[in-house]
Amino acid sequence: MAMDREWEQEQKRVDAVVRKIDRQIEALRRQTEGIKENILEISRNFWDDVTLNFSDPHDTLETIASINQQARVMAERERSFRHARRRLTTLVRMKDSPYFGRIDFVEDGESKAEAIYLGIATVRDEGDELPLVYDWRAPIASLYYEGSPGPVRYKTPAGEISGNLKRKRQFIIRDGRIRSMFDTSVTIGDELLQEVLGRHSGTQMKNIVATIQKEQNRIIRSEGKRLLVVSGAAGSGKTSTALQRVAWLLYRYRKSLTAKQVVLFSPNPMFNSYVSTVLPGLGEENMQQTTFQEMLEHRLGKRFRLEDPYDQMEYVLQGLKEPGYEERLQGIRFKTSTRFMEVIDQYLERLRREGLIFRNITFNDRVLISAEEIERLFYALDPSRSIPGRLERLAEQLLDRLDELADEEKDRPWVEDEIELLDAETYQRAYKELQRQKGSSGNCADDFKREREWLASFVVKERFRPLKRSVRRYQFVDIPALYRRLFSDPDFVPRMMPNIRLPQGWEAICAQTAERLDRKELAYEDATPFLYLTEKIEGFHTNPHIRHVFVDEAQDYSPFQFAFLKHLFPRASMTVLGDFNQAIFISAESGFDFLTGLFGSDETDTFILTRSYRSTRQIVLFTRELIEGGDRIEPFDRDGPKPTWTQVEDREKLYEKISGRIRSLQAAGHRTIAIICKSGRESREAYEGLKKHCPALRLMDKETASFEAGPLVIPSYLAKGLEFDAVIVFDAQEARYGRENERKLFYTVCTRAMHELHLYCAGKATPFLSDVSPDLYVVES
Ligand SMILES: Nc1ncnc2c1ncn2[C@@H]1O[C@H](COP(=O)(O)OP(=O)(O)OP(=O)(O)O)[C@@H](O)[C@H]1O
Repeated sequence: MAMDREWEQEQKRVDAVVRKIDRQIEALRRQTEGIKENILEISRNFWDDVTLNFSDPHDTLETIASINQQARVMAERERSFRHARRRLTTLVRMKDSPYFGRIDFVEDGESKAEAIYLGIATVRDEGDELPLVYDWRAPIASLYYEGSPGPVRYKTPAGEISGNLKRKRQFIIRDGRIRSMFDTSVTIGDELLQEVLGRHSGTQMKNIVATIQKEQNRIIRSEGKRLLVVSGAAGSGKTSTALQRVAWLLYRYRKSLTAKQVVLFSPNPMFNSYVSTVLPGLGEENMQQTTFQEMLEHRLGKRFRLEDPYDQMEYVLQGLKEPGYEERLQGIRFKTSTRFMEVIDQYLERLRREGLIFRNITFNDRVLISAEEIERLFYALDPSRSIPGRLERLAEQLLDRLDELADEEKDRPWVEDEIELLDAETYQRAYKELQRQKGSSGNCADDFKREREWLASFVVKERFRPLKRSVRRYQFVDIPALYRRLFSDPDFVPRMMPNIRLPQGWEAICAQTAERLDRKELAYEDATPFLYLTEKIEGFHTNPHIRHVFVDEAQDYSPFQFAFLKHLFPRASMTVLGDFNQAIFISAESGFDFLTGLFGSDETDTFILTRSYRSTRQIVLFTRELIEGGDRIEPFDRDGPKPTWTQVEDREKLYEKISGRIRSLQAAGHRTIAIICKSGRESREAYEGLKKHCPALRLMDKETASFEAGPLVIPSYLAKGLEFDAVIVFDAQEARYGRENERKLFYTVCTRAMHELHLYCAGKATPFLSDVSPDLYVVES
């Protein structure tokens, strides 16, 4: 009875808040309309409001200043428009569900408890001191996520506040009606989590603000250290936590941090699109999103055919029988380690004194400045200066030298030939220029000679332009040859570093690498070291603008890549999230310990998440037996059917069985159904075989930018970080998932399932299945 009355009162409050939100929406709509009109008006009258006057330098400067001023006004208006529109979207969302939690808190020294309601953003009523709804990121909201009724304290930027927590209440409000309401004591109620996790998955990730768990909250609000390392089980909410943390940082540092200063490195473009709606859904602008590969491509340009990580992965998965396979794997391990970074650093140290390789600067098949001459000039410069510093100076000298050479070039016969070929417009320009000079000097002697001179310098200047551009870009330094030298002679590295521990098969690794470089190909494992060498020689193109870097699926990054990211973003803090049980790329490391070396232990905080939220208890119990130490993973208590295992005799039967399963999964209401294959090649085969039974099927490959609901075939490495209502493992046979390094891949694949997991096999079963107790899955025929 008492609860009924409370429910009624709470509903009344919801109604009142919704009415106020409604009024604010109306006001904001009018305001955005006004701003929009204003922007249109400014753009219509843009050129009327500036006076264009370029008659003398002073007027030109004034004109530019006035254009800039107008552009600034416009940019400012557009900013407020975007801001108002974001707020409007948030309010519309809050009208439907204004808040999800309430805490009653008596601050020490006060006598009355304050009821604090929490939602995705703050809502204030004019004149009232306390907000009607507090933003979930406000310091006091920590009590909701972490506190238990009784004495509590929470941190604010101004210091700690203590008091007594009287109550913690959760709501599910939809369409402005309270659907459920319950008081919780310690954790954020399992009821709500059950409800949220039991839903069918979508094609976009959802925010978790209403149900953030205590251990996740600590990560989200962690402050003070340069590096935060989160290692967590599959489905423990690492990505979710990372995204809520971005939102929290943007709130906490709203005066100094913008979304453009935060970058998230994701495993692939599809994952980028999967997570891209979380922040806008919380009323924040999205952070920058990229992949490591995108960054490499941007920086390395078109110098090489760059292998991408998926092709490397395909090779690792499929190339077993190819000659040199083991050596390539050894090479990958070595080149991705910081040991190899030390080799390059040592090499750079040597290059400061000797050995930089230069290219001739040639013109019309003639050497204008020889590589030897350039080398002599370089090493004649002050040796205490850095390589990039000396190169900058050298480039200036070379440009001056080219100017001199251009002057000498004017009398060569080719210049005469090219003058003959010039178009009428150029002759006209030469004529005008001479007229102008005549006007100022009054001297008209020997017009013909002067015109010829003007045209000759014009021709030479034009032809020297690309040459000068290449000098400005330091193309006279032969970086590919410098990198190649590390592998040209297998004794080169050990001679330089006698104590170095080289991988087995070093000679073969050297031969493979040199050969590949000669084909103008850069293997994925060579790309970061090559870029590092380039940047160290040419000067590091750092990005000091970025203040926070997030790296998700961090187990797939090498120590070398992390060290590179640190160089690239010198002013950024980092949040790194990963799970070594899902490490699907070849790496020298088996844990995140090496990361401590990045900023030192004083600047590093480590968190571990062991509770898995994505999958049903039955799926977690099954998957955790596939890996060592899996018993530390705690399933969230949500029930579903046990995973199934179906053995079939051949491929045809496999297609038939799987398509039958797809149909029954669809009939059960599952929206996202993934048939996960090991490689891209296998995915294409599976797609071809299944398509005739299941026309709605879609094939995902590395070019696919996003996915839609429905059944889809996807290779294991693209399914990283994603989740599906149901997962069908295409062919779990020993030939695919048999070697130890395939165990983690198999685990990753199986842990993508939220509600149902079905494994099929058309051959000898994967040995990993024998690690799982038979009572944890059902064998079907
Ligand atoms: N506190 C929470 N409340 C509600 N849902 C949650 C919570 N934490 C995690 N989840 C859900 O669990 C699922 C897994 O989360 P997420 O993808 O962030 O995990 P992950 O650790 O990054 O997984 P993986 O490493 O396997 O890719 C998602 O559906 C997410 O919404």
